[in-house]
Amino acid sequence: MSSTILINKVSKTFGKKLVLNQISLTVESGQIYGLIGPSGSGKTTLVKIIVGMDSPSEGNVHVLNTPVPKLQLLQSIGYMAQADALYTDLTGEENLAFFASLFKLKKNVQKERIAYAADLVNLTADLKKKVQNYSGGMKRRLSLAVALIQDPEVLILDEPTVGIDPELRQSIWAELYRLKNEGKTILVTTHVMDEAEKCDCLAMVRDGEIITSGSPSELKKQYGITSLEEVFLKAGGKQR
Ligand SMILES: Nc1ncnc2c1ncn2[C@@H]1O[C@H](COP(=O)(O)OP(=O)(O)OP(=O)(O)O)[C@@H](O)[C@H]1O
Repeated sequence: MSSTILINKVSKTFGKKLVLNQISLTVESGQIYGLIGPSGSGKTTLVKIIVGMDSPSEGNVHVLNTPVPKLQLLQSIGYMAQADALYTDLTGEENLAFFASLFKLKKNVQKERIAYAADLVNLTADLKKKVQNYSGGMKRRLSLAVALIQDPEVLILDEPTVGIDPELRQSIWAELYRLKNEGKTILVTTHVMDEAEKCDCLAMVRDGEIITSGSPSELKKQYGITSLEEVFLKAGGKQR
């Protein structure tokens, strides 16, 4: 198996509700893979299963050839959840130091990583402030910095740029490309079509099913249209 993320016939039910229905997809090493779909389509549920925070009702997931969940994978996966998981009584720097301390990093490497991650999300000047005084966008940025802190091979980002202004959004995407070129694998969820355009490969999700997948240009070619939004509507059978 050479794929970084392998999802094999994953289904998930909550009570009687089928939230994911037989999802299979493969993310190759070095890809930026986008999961795009409307609110409630099941993206977050799938992401939580990939990182091992939730278990599938059926099917299985492998990350880096290792069946999920596995403790040793934590070092290799950087996860940015949709809800910020931060210590609001601590400063931004203390949060980063705390998460860095969970990983096997030497003290000097920890310091370098904290400086790098804070700079990437443009929070260097705010590191000494308590997180409770951060804006929503600043908390998102800090969450992204936390996901990057241990220099993971795989990044799983659940709507990473929500609430982030366009300029910083661009610089974050530039950094995602740089990380990809270093060989990292990135899975990102979004419901913003212009972000979907930036992915190497996309899976369009609706009602817990992948309605179509491929590169943005393949999808547009396949459906004979020029916008991904139209592809999504056409593939989902909801043309306007
Ligand atoms: N723990 C849970 N218990 C019951 N239902 C849940 C649970 N978690 C998610 N769901 C339901 O599963 C469905 C998919 O939710 P999910 O959060 O995966 O969607 P999403 O595509 O990530 O949406 P969004 O873009 O708004 O985050 C929704 O109908 C949601 O209400």
